[in-house]
Amino acid sequence: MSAGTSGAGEGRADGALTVAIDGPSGSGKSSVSKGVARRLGLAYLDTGAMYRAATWWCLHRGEDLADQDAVAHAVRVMPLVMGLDPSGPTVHVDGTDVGEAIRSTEISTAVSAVATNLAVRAELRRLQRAVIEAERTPAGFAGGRGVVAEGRDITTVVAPDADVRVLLTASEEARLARRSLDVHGTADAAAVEATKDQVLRRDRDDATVSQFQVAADGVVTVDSSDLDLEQTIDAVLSVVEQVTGRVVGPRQGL
Ligand SMILES: Nc1ncnc2c1ncn2[C@@H]1O[C@H](COP(=O)(O)OP(=O)(O)OP(=O)(O)O)[C@@H](O)[C@H]1O
Ligand SMILES: Nc1ccn([C@H]2C[C@H](O)[C@@H](COP(=O)(O)O)O2)c(=O)n1
Repeated sequence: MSAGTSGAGEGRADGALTVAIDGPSGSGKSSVSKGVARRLGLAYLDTGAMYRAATWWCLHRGEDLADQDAVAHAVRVMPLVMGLDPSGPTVHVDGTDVGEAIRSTEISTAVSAVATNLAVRAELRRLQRAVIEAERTPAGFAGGRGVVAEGRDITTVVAPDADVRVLLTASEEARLARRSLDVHGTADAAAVEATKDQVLRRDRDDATVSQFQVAADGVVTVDSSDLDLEQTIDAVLSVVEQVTGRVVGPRQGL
């Protein structure tokens, strides 16, 4: 499998910092990670989007997702390019922009079947580590910016040596309401019920291969249940300040 990266963040961090953020579905990982990356001038890696892209690619090729070997082979030859700009992250597979397609209900429903394939996980982990390592190396060809990487196993398996490791949580009620608003435009009882498969069933399946519900040793938990998005970004930035001793500048019109 091959993978490239493209895109640039806004500015450069003072040194190449790696921030790892994990959490369950709807906890706000993507929104918070993009905000943190923008504030710190870091690249942004959405590892969930890589599993979604792999699912899109397998379905596009007509693979049976239950055929573990066929799926693993397809993922190894997937020409994936991840754009790392936190203000406009992109995902291309074989030249096709799949950024919107991978957010469809079809992909959200199917993705756990691919994400629980251990050979797929090994391949995507390899790619994720390569991106993180490239961004961590200031003298590298692209000039590493540092990176915020988010997913389910970044703090524990992909980058347990990250400078800052955060488990982002939120109550089940808050997560269902957020996802329901995203997908259905409302968080009324029927919409929340229709969202349960995408949030609760998916977390149950994903938790069979990753640990993202309890913080591992050295991982700081941020509970966003009673915070809005900006407050949650500020809470994670406070963790960055505490752990690294860096001073994060004030928000500028974000
Ligand atoms: N306090 C908060 N922190 C983060 N996101 C919030 C918060 N309050 C509301 N949201 C909203 O919740 C929604 C879900 O967030 P997001 O997609 O970032 O979650 P996620 O953890 O990446 O989910 P998934 O793993 O299912 O892709 C977004 O629309 C986001 O703006
Ligand atoms: N590091 C990761 C990232 C994601 N996954 C799985 C779990 C999800 O079902 C799927 C899509 O992620 P999302 O876009 O919802 O964050 O990918 C994983 O297993 N490990």
